[in-house]
Amino acid sequence: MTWLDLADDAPFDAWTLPYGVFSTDGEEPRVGVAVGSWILDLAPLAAVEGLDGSHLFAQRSLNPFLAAGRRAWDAVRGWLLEVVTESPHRDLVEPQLVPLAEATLHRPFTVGDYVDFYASQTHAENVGQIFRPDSPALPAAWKHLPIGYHGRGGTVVVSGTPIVRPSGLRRVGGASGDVEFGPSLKLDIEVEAGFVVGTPSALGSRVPVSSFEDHVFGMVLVNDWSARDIQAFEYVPLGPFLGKSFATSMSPWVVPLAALEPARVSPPPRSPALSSYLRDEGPWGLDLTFEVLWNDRVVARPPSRDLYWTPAQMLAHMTVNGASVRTGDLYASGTVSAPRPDSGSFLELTWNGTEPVTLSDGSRRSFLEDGDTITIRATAPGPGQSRQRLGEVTGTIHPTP
Ligand SMILES: O=C(O)/C=C/C(=O)CC(=O)CC(=O)O
Ligand SMILES: [Ca+2]
Ligand SMILES: [Mg+2]
Repeated sequence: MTWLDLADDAPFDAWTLPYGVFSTDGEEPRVGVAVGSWILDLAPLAAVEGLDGSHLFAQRSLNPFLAAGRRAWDAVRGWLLEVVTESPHRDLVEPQLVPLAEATLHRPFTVGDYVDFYASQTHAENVGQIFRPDSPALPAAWKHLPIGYHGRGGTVVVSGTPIVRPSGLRRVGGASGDVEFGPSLKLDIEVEAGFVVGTPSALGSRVPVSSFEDHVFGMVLVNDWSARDIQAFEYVPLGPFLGKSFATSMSPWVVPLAALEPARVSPPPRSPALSSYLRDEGPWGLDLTFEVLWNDRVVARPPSRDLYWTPAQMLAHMTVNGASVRTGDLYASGTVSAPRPDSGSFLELTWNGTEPVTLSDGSRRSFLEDGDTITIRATAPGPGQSRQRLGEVTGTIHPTP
């Protein structure tokens, strides 16, 4: 129980306590923690409370705090839970509460490398059927390892950043049609969970599944915008390139892994048996439910609990060859999808545009039009019987210049 007066419809409760970077009029961006409809201004609060390390919060990015490691993350979260639940802290805390509505939210950390996985079997099979109708729905390696590719860290943007429709080469009018250059005609979304690396690893070493919590700080919601026409033409045989690299949006609030403890579930049974470096050590499936709003209509509610691969396996796989990870690296689950209508992409929801959806104004859509706004939200089990909100990531499509 918290002494804060939290509205039922407040963006966050007093458990999730996600970290972000915010500013208010005329002041420098700095680290805050969201609680209810407020932001705790962490540097001054830590200073008046006598907590070590308040300098980690007087920063324009979370990176120094991310680099501080698991013991620091746990100590700060333990203190924050105490601060918001024990009323003697109230007099020190109240002056450091900034209304969320008065703050500008910034990109919470400097993104290093960005890797995108492909962990949903439903998604992989759907895209396989649509893009490769003459081949098996699942690629041969799919159940042996978490398939992924290296994306573009420099174009990961914070929620609210305008998304400019990309241009590129695409084939129009079917398999024998012409190749033309122009604005994408099949601009799409991908609903994903993103994982943020705090503690780096050394080049030449591996991060085993069992060390996931020592390296990963937390989770953001990701929309991996995808231009399906550009992608479908360019991707053979090296994989996604310009069809994906123009922008990836992430939520401004980073949910610490510790807040997701009540959402942990066993992943589905795997067959064939996994190589030893991929075997689970403790359940790291996550029971998240996403919600996709296309303008103001909810069009899908993709659940993540059945993802075949866990974020712990993704990290183990990404480093099994000795590749290192750095503070601020981001890797995403891949599109979280379930059978229609709970698809995590419009490629699947509208079956490559053959079955459009109707929006609340009566208009029909196959892919995104200029001016459309997509908001992805998520919730998960919280402590006790509660359900916690995990924030949102939003973006509006702007026309090609
Ligand atoms: O199967 C393909 O050719 C393409 C798949 C994707 O576009 C999905 C991707 O980026 C990975 C994912 O989000 O699951
Ligand atoms: Ca993706
Ligand atoms: Mg992308």
